[in-house]
Amino acid sequence: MANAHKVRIIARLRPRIDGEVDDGAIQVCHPTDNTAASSNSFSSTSAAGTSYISVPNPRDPTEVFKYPFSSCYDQASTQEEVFEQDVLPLMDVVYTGVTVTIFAYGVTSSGKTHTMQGTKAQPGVIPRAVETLFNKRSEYPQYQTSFSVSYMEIYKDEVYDLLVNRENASKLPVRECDGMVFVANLSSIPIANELEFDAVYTEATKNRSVGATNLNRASSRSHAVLTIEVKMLDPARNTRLFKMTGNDATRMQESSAINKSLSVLGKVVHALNSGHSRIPYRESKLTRILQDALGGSSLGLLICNLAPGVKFRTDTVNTLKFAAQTKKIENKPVVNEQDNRPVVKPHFAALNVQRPVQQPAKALLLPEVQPTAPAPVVESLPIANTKATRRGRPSLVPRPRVSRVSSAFQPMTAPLMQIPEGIPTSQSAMAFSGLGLSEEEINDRISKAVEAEVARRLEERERARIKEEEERAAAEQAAREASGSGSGTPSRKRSTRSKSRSPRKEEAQAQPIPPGVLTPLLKRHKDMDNELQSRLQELEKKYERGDKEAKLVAALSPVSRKKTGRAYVALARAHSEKGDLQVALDLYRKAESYVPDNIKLKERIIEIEWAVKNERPFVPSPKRAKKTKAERKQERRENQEREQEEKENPLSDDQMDVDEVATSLFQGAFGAEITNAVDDGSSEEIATVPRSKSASASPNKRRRAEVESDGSSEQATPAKRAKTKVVVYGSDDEEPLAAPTKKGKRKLLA
Ligand SMILES: Nc1ncnc2c1ncn2[C@@H]1O[C@H](COP(=O)(O)OP(=O)(O)OP(=O)(O)O)[C@@H](O)[C@H]1O
Repeated sequence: MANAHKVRIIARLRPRIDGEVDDGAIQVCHPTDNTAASSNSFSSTSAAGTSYISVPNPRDPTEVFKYPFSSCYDQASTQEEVFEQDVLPLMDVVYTGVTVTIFAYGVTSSGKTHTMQGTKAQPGVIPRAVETLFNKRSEYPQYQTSFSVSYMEIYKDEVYDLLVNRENASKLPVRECDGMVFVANLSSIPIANELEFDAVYTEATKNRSVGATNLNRASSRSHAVLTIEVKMLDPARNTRLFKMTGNDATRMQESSAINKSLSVLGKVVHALNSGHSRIPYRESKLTRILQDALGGSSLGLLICNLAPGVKFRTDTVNTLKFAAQTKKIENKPVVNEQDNRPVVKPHFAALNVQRPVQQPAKALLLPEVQPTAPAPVVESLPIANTKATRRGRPSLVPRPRVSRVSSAFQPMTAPLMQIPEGIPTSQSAMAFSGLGLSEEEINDRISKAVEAEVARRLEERERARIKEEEERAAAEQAAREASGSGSGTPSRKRSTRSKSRSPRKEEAQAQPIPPGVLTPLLKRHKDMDNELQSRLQELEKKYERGDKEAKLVAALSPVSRKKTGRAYVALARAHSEKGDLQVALDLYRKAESYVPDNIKLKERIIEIEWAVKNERPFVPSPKRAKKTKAERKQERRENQEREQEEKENPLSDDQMDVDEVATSLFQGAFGAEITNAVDDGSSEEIATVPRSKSASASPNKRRRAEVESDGSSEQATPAKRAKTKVVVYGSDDEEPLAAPTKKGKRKLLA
């Protein structure tokens, strides 16, 4: 197969069809006849000489052109003769792994379809070739042979897949990889026998004709390329042969000039024959696709179909000229063998090369059969399902035998990681090469990080637990202390008893205890236990409430906390004034959770706690006398100034005094002003008394302002007034205000 082969050119003259005048202008001549022409003789190259086609010169009828060919088939030739004589030998070539390309070339209605496809009664080259290929399979039992088919149409220099519905067919790109040309995304359907092929081919042919009608195409201006791929896997040698046989049913309408593809085909042939360095394959899709068949590594057979009659004389001469040129093309066929033996394939990342941005066409990414894997099995699929099995594949040109992309190179989504030097090149390590670490190092780091995080969380949890325990212990201690010696004593007593039990124990063991002696002790012990139990439960509830409260507090903004605290203070004061000290105490405590930094509030709580504990009445802060109209006016003015100052110098929580609490009490937190919340019949009112200027001003300024504002007041000295601003929680140094005037509003003093 290493020998150079020329494209074998044969010619076939079709018989006259109905309506045609057979004037004998074009004749097939065999030298053995010693006649100029014989329209009824069989074709062939005789021993006496080469058969030729005789065509009278259109310009000079007296002159005759003779075109010799390897085989000349006259009008009486049969399909079988053509196949047996010129196609069948190529089938054996296919089984040696060489690509074979068979062209049919000619003007419209010259008999290309008849020769290649034929009819049911007279099957042409294609069905006969397929049948032969399937039959020959048994002659090569050492191979596991599979077949697949693809079919494309080139129309107006665009490629369409004939194996997909014409409606969905899109233009297919022609691509090149390592010098090999292929049609990307072209479907390929596996076929198991001739019947399956017939079904696929018939359907595809319909597609073509239907498509041509729908798209208003002229079938004579299109080219059809059918490819039958034969894969032969040699399990023993683990090699695979790629063999293809193709049919290029080119159609020429009136002249090659009309059809760009054929025109370029002629140029390609001319360039090849002239030995030009540049062959214009790329000027048309047809020549690109057939690049390998034209001067490539395949074997070629060109069938020139000729129509009889003087009417076709010019076209026939053009066809024959083209054929005569093509004859000179030399192909160097090669066996498309692929070595499937195991190859140590490094991981892609280990190659340390940049992955190409554009992936090779799908067809070139067919995974190779691995040595351990079973050979590919071509299943016999019903035609109805064939569309599901379609996949992209190269065109009839052989697939490249070099630089094949293995399955390891199948599309990857992750970008290539460059491998730093010095890093182990194991496959697993390479996956982490982007970090510059080996897999073990990465795993180690991850483990350490996880461990550290777990340890951190455990530690955090333990701290929280200890804190909780401490708080609980402190609370219990506080509860014991709050409940007086009664509660604290038992444990101490118990402890004492426990300590002093040992000597007694010995005594008890020595002397039996008289009956009834322990009864009161046990009863007392039980009472104490019950009391302790109930207190503990109470404490738990309290802390549960406290916990909820704490969560609520945490959820509020500082402003909201302050407002809520003020609201609780106001309510607490109301209850305090009613004498409901326990409720007031609870409310003050609630207020404290919202404004924990307010010292005055803490003092107030302690005072009330003491009062409750000692069942003593709680004396609320003295009430301020109501102000006169002028005083109120003055106060309003001061209030405005204060607000202005407050805006400029906002108070901290520590600065909040009772006035603030009272002011925000109902307006801020509850959105309403509560008046006479505790209407005890006195002239006092719970009202939104504006905070005095002193409340927000700096100490000196505050005092000065109070002196000024209260200077006319008959109720208190400036100093006293100042104190009233800050002693609202009943601090010990508070001095009572003078009796309220009739319409005076009272400040919210607890
Ligand atoms: N060798 C032959 N024997 C008998 N009839 C033939 C032969 N060759 C062609 N014909 C008939 O001639 C007619 C035209 O042939 P065919 O359709 O194959 O031409 P074609 O080159 O494929 O035309 P087109 O390019 O327009 O598709 C058909 O009716 C076909 O049956």
